[in-house]
Parts: sequence; C-alpha cells; structure tokens
Amino acid sequence: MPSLENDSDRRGSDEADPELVELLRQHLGLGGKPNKSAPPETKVLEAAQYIFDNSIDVALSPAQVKEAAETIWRLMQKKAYSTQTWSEHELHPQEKNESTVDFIFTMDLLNFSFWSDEKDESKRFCIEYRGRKWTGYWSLVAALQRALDEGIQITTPDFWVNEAECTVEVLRHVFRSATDEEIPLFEERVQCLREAGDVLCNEFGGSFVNCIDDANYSAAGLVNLLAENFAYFRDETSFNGKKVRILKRAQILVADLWACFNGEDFGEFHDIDKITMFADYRIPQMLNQLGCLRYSPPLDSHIRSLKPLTPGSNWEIELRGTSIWCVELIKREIEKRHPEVKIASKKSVKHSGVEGKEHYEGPEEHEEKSHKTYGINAILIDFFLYDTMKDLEAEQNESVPHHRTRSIWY
Ligand SMILES: Nc1nc2c(c(CN[C@H]3C=C[C@H](O)[C@@H]3O)cn2[C@@H]2O[C@H](COP(=O)(O)O)[C@@H](O)[C@H]2O)c(=O)[nH]1
Repeated sequence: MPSLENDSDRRGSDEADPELVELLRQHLGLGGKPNKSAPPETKVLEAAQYIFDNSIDVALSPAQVKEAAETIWRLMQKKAYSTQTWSEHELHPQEKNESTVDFIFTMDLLNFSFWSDEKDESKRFCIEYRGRKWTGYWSLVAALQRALDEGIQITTPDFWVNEAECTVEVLRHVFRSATDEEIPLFEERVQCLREAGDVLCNEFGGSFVNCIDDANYSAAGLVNLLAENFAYFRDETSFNGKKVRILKRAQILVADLWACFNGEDFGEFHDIDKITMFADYRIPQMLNQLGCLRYSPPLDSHIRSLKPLTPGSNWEIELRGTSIWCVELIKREIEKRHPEVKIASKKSVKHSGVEGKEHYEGPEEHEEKSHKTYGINAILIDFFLYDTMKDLEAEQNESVPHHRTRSIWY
C-alpha cells in the first residue's frame, strides 16, 4: 500500500489517493466500486492491427480485399458453408461427446508444420489410413484415428504422462510414415504431449472438459486459459519491441470445438466472434493468391525460392499479423455489403447432460434451434479459405508457394 506522505507528495496535497478512498468506502460499508469483471479479451486482433500498421514487407490491397470479400461470400453461400461443414470431413470425429473433446484437444495440440522439403512428392511424409495416403493436416487426423483403431489411447492425457506405456517407440509407431520421411518435429510433438498431459493431469483433473467448464462459455476465456496454463499453446512474440499475441492453435482448438458441436454443449461460446483467423502457412498463401496480401520484392523472391523464413523474424510476424487483419477486413466488408449476415447466432441452448452448466439465454431466446442461422465470422471465412487452398493445391494451381517456417506454433 503506498505510504501517505510519498503518495500525496507525488500527486500534490489536495488530491485524495483513490486507493485510500476505496479502502475507506469499504470500511464504512459504502461498498466498493462495482466489481464488474470485464469480459475476457485475447488481444490478438489488436496485435494484428498493430503489426499491419507497422509492416514494411507485407501490405494489403484494399481493392482486392473488397473483391475477395464478394467472391468469398458468394462461394460460401453456394457451398452452404456452416459449422456442419466441419463434421462432413470424413476423418473428423462424428460423436458429440467427451472423447471427441479429447480428440480435438490432441489434434490441435499437434496441429502444426506438416510441410515437407522433399522435392519428390512420392517421398514426402504421409500417413496410410483407410486405403489412402494422407498428407498435411489430414495426416495428423489420420494418424490419431489409426492409433485409436489400433487400441492406442493417443487422445488420453493419463497415457501421455505414462512414459512406461507411452514410450517414444509407441509414438513413433503412431506417427509412422508410408515413406522414409518421418513426421516433421517429432521430438517437439512428444514434448507437447508430455507437457500438456502434465498440466491436464495436475491442474485440470486429467480432462480438457474441465478447462471448457472453467472458461464458462467464453471463447476468449478458453483461449486465454490455454495460453496461461500450457506453454505449447503460448503463441506470442515481440514485434517492434511490443508483445504481440497470435495464439493460432489455441484459437483453432476453440473454433474446432464450436464447429464440431455446432455451437452447442462443449462447443457453446457466447463470444465466438472474438476468435480471429488462424495464422498458419496456408491462409497467407491463399490471401496472396487472391491478390489481397502483397509482398515486397525481396520477400516475394524469398518465398518463391522456397527459402526458410526464420521463426520470430519481422517477415514471419508481418505475414501472420497482416493475414489476421486481412480476414478481419474481409469479414467487415461482407457484413457491410450483406447486412442480413448475422455473426454466429447466440441461440438459447439447454445443456443436456453436462454437469454444472447453467442455462444460457441468448438474445434470440425464442429462436428455434432448427432455424439457427450462422452468418459469417472469421472462423468460417478461414475454414473456407483453407479448404479452398487445399482444392487449388490438389489441382496443382498453387501460383506462389507458402512461406517456409519450421515452427510448433502453426
Ligand atoms: N488457418 C487454418 N489453418 C489450418 C486449418 C486446418 C484444417 N482445419 C479443418 C477443419 C475445418 C476446416 O474445414 C478444415 O478442413 C489446418 N490448418 C493449418 O494449416 C497447416 C496445414 O496445411 P497443410 O499442410 O496444407 O494441410 C497447419 O499449420 C495447420 O495447423 C484451417 O481450417 N484453417
């Protein structure tokens, strides 16, 4: 507590010390300041705008952003893009229960850096599952599904911390490739499992469901809980001397829960539109392909020549931050042109069978679930861009390659 003399000297004698006033009010039973706890904020969008405003080698083209917004809106309408799209992917878990929560946590804990330096595509790391060879993000989902089919408890935190059972050999088996190239950053993935297993078992009763409970229907709260408690979700760095938070895997974890559970039960968040685009290596590539994201000549030639981009470098941070800001501008442009768009609806839901969850009355408490309409938010725009990039890649239509940063953050 500040001493009176020093404090009044610093402020001048006639000004009361607010802390003292507060203490007196409480002492006199006048009640303290209304202790309205401010809603949680992730500060990612703020960081993205700061990075964009201070970027040198990455810029946005306003005309292209406007054009892309219309194209994206039209194609998303045509594809009827919604949270349901998530479950339509054949490898994603379909059950709406706690084991799917565990699956999604495991998946987004390891959801990073699948790209290969191998020129010969047939030699690149891939996972064989259900008679197909899966690469990229899908190789991770396939590896987890295959392990579960083989009776390995790869989505159970108690298993991750049991080094007698969950040995490095078992994990090598889980992520075994159909080629000679192993999964990138295998050792780091083992560390992610061990650390997250420790935290979940020691702090959260061994299940991520308890983290969801603690966040109390706040998407931003759950993102912040992940960043605060799990070192391997703390995706933040400094840019121009200022701390900037990107939190890509923490955010995509919340987004995958929301999409998988269609905004209900374990996927219900009253502030889901606080989640931003997920700054990985695919969306910047797609935004560049659409002409929205512009690179300086040195950066452009660096990326085209497939040179590695140093993690934490200005170029990398400018790519990630400006991409987040770009998707925000696309979202705002769509909302401006199509006022009928509703941010993901806050519908009233009853929590069936989930202990300790009180009923959440949304503004449209009379809206029937069957009429729930999800408009546009950064998550659905992002999912759409990712899936479209993968379609383009499949058709060999990639013009500019993605940037190559080897990182556990994305
Ligand atoms: N921004 C963003 N990044 C995403 C995804 C997804 C997959 N989400 C699925 C769920 C619903 C959607 O409909 C998607 O089908 C993976 N990634 C990231 O990309 C990289 C993998 O790239 P590649 O090696 O080419 O597969 C890696 O950093 C991974 O973390 C996304 O949706 N958004």
